[in-house]
Amino acid sequence: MKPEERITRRDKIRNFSIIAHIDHGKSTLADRILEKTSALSQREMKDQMLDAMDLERERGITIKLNAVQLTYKANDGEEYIFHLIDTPGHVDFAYEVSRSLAACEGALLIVDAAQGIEAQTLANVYLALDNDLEILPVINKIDLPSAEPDRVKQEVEDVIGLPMDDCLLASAKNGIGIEEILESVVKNVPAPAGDPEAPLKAMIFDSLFDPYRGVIVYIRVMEGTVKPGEKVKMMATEKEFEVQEVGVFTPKPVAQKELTVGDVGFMIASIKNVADSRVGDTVTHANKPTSEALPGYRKLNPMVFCGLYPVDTNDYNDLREALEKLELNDAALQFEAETSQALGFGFRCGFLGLLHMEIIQERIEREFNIDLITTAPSVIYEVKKTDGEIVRIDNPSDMPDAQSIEYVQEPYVKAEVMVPNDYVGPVMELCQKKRGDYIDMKYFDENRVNIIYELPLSEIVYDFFDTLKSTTKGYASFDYELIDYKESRLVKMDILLNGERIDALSVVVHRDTAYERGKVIVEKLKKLIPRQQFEVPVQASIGQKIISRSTIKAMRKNVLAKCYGGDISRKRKLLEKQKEGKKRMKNVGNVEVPQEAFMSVLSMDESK
Ligand SMILES: Nc1nc2c(ncn2[C@@H]2O[C@H](COP(=O)(O)OP(=O)(O)OP(=O)(O)O)[C@@H](O)[C@H]2O)c(=O)[nH]1
Repeated sequence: MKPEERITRRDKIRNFSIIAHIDHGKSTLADRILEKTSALSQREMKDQMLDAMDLERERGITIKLNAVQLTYKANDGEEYIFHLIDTPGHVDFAYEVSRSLAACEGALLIVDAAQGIEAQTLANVYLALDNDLEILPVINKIDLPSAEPDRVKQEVEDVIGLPMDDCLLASAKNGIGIEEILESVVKNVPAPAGDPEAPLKAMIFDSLFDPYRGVIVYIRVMEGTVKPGEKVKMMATEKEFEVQEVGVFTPKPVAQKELTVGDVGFMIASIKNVADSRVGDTVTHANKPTSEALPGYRKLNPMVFCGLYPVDTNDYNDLREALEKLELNDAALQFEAETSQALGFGFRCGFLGLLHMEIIQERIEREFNIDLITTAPSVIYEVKKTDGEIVRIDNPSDMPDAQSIEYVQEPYVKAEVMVPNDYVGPVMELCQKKRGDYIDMKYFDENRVNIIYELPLSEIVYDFFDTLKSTTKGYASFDYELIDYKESRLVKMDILLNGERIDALSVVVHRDTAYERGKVIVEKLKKLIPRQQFEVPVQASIGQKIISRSTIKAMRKNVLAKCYGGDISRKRKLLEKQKEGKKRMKNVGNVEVPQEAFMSVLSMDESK
């Protein structure tokens, strides 16, 4: 392309995302936009929906980002190039969301006409504002009988401060207001700036490993132009690669001669590992590099750790292979071999958050067919020892003895909970119970409140959101961001079965609640661990001191005794049933411990 052509093209580009609270209609609107702008039939579209992975569709959330190029003939008679960039809708992936927003000039902010602003609406607005995006508010679901567009309009104006005079009203489901949205994108989202002849600056906002082509890097070109055959350099990792192909998704991948300023598309360059194409990094030319990388790059650090062990020890190598395969596609996943006295050989794995952890576990079990025992998730603790050494601990059983600790610090988050007024009491009680520090409370209108707390991450990684949902009958929405490390009076609590310390059951607890926690955990384990042939004492200890104990009584009868020795098929059935029940059991010392026991140490809810 000639330089002038690149500029003409640039001025016709509109790059935007759709941001919304979960279930406010993001995917439905994206589908409607695809219908109005692409040549794809609905059927083709179903096959190539923005959310590609099965798991993603099942869980109804977007995990991998994607970008599609669409052409739209506007009412002014001109043809525009749209790049619609999809963002993952979960707090675990907030950094990826922020980088995909950085690839845009504008965002459609979808707000449900019946529900109004929710926690993720606000979180997403902050991310969009951080990236200086033009925000176009859209009130969706106006077809609902319970829709209150005027009230929601007022709310958006009051709470977010966006002028709502030209606010768009839509029903993504019924296809109402879609053209108005597209016209507004043309009119209000600025065309990209930047010089197509300047040294190359392209931002990586996602990447995907393809077994045939290597890593497919999703980029947004901010300055300059990139073509196949050129040598490029990743500025953070300083790795160099030769570009083999560039192209756009329509959503099918279509090769192009070049990607130039304002373009959003893919680059293939014989990259073997997604870790070499980090989200947020800048791609430049190796021989004519830009002097300054794009702002905002961060190396992703896992926040939550747990041990993954194969139920069947013979699966250890398969588990390693599964993790290696998943790592190819997931720069945020970390793992290293770990040995537990109780569970044998396994891996300590690091994740961005609990959802990320659950997704990986589920994929290992489903796609690789390996039954796992998972230990309770833990955060990273920073421990200053009395000898001056500072250690970072991601496995509670590695926590040094209380005498050798000067202080322990743990990660804290700022959490925002949005609820109807009636639930303020229960929510504050819950936050208090989770060692939260009250920060602020803001009333949106006479019926909705935003409650802000600082909470230890360790208290919310496990069942906080579930408990919040059940205490508020599903009315609460919740979002959080990591703020800092703070000192806490934490100690390690060990669990002993049959007098033997079980390293995989150790937990870090607050000193003030240690006794209470010990009691709950011991009682829960007593319920969860099936009776054995012999009596099993269950104890909780801090250091050498036993703080709680209970006993699992010995089994009275053999299961088969019930069968009166007669019916052999019944006997077999019973044995098989027993075998199935055993699948998630692990022999720890000589006690059989079920999977639930390993997770139970985190919850304070006695019924779980
Ligand atoms: N009545 C009505 N329902 C809608 C409308 N738009 C979306 N929905 C429904 O709302 C639900 C959630 O819509 P999605 O498009 O999946 O929402 P989302 O924001 O993409 O949700 P996540 O992908 O889970 O973040 C679905 O059952 C849709 O059919 C609308 O305009 N009117």
